[in-house]
Amino acid sequence: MGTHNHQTIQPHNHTAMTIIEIKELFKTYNDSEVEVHAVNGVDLNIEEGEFTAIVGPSGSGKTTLLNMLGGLDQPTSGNIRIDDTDLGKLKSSQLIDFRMKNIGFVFQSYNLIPVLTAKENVEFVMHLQGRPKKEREARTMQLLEAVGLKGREDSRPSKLSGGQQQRVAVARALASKPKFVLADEPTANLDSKSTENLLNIMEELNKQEKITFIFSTHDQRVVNKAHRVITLEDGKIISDNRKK
Ligand SMILES: Nc1ncnc2c1ncn2[C@@H]1O[C@H](COP(=O)(O)OP(=O)(O)OP(=O)(O)O)[C@@H](O)[C@H]1O
Repeated sequence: MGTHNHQTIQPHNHTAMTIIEIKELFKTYNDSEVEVHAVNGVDLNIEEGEFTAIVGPSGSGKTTLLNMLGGLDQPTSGNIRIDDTDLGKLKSSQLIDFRMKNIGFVFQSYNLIPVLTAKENVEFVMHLQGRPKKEREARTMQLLEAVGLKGREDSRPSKLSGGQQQRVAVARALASKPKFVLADEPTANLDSKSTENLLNIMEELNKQEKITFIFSTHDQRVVNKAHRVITLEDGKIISDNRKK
């Protein structure tokens, strides 16, 4: 005690900006005779550029939390603020628009549109947003290259491996330069080589483009890569550790 450490101001994250603020969040299901408190009083801030894994046993509320964060599901009570926007205050049409502009999604089952090529899948949201063709194409090619799929732009999902499809999904999630990406069990269907590959790509995008990633996962390899690990149990945060 009393060494030079004593009064040192922690440099950690001193320039980081909070982009997500979750306050007293609850989600209760009443479908059956028993009430299920899927998310049971969560307070959480996510800072720009974080690479966070949310872990916990099956049924601990990971997907429910992610879905509320992505505006795919309504909280029973509580508050989610993304930058200056209170999600709960948006009308449904505004929410759709907000989601498209600000949040990228990666799902366990890739969810690509089967009749569209890799390139068309990545371009799709930009198309809906009415972005100019030149801009769409440039961004798409840049992203497909970043995820190691240069040369496969015109392949349909059925011609790609699971790992390649998930890389298209990551490129798609980033297409409209979202504030953050939510990835629900992104490696659940991938072998270890594809998992490693995907994680390296996401880590690189996190570093280079400062993309904030939030994963829900059971996968130890994802946990090992994450810079922050949040553990849920029975809908509550029981630990929250930053590694780097
Ligand atoms: N639509 C629903 N209706 C009723 N209960 C639900 C519904 N969705 C989730 N639950 C319940 O909420 C709790 C949390 O589920 P959730 O899917 O969020 O957990 P999870 O941690 O993502 O689980 P897993 O790791 O298995 O995906 C569980 O008890 C689940 O049964």
